[in-house]
Amino acid sequence: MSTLLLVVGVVIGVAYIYRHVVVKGKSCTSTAKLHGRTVIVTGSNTGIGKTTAMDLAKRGARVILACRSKQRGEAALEEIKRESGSNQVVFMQLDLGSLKSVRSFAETFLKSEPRLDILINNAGIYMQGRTEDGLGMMFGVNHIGHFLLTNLLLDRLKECGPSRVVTVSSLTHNFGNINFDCLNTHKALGLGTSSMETLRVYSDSKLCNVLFTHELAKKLQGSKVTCYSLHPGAINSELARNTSPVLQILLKPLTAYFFKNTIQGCQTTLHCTLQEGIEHLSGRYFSNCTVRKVYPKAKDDAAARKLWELSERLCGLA
Ligand SMILES: NC(=O)c1ccc[n+]([C@@H]2O[C@H](COP(=O)([O-])OP(=O)(O)OC[C@H]3O[C@@H](n4cnc5c(N)ncnc54)[C@H](O)[C@@H]3O)[C@@H](O)[C@H]2O)c1
Repeated sequence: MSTLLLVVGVVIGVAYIYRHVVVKGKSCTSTAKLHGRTVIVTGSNTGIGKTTAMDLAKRGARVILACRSKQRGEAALEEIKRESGSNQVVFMQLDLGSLKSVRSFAETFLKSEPRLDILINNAGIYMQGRTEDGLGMMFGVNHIGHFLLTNLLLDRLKECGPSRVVTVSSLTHNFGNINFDCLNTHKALGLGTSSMETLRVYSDSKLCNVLFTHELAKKLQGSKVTCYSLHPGAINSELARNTSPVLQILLKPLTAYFFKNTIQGCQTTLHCTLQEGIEHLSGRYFSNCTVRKVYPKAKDDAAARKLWELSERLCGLA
């Protein structure tokens, strides 16, 4: 009995320390104010995108909420305006799964907003299916949509430098691979695809985020624009909303206790967005507000260049 109590005590102690030390992680320490600066945050109606937008609005930035759903985007707009006390928050519709929508968003933005200081490519999806352009959903939304968006806005970012592009990737990029032979079709997963295959394709798309940032940094050399990719941590968000409902119910108590909340989860994004003195780290990958080493496949120059060229062709930019 006493051994059992000891084991239970140790387990509770370890869980407590894990939650309050490891899960909490580091916080962004920048006190930067952003009055007169304009920021776009994609996917900012929920999750860490919304808390990122909230933080930046409180710092005085003009924040563009680039969201797919008008209804949810406008609800987030009202909440952020109310809580931040800022009237410099704007909703603009953007569906990253549609190249037409990305072009239309960029056109509206460039016509109506004179500045762009920070672009945060935050939106992400963990779901099977195809985009309206016939690409695999995760590849299309997580990588291609952001690739086109960034390229369409790059001149404005350059005009407003020093400016930044921050792309939210994931630790899972370590499990990813880029298969150039069937990037286009193979990644469009249908119903009934195994959980492992879905995770693998999500990881591929997150490796694309890291390689995109690697190549972008090279293209931006000599400009005043820098770029960073990052892992935000494991977050108790809505990302897994399209996975099995049973699994979601079973995992809910664990994710609620052991995963970061969205305020903790947006700290590395804020660090990459705001921290002064990291400009020399352009193109690098961050986690827990710290620059990290990546495996060779995530900084492979040839693969990054090839992915860039393929992405240009898929977006009609080439
Ligand atoms: N949740 C985690 O544990 C975790 C871990 C590592 C990385 N990430 C990454 O963090 C980012 C934010 O995810 P989150 O955890 O806040 O999840 P979330 O699902 O709460 O937020 C994702 C946002 O992306 C938006 N989005 C999805 N498809 C879109 C589309 N086609 N067009 C425009 N917006 C679209 C959603 O509407 C939502 O606002 C994602 O890139 C995700 O891959 C999350």
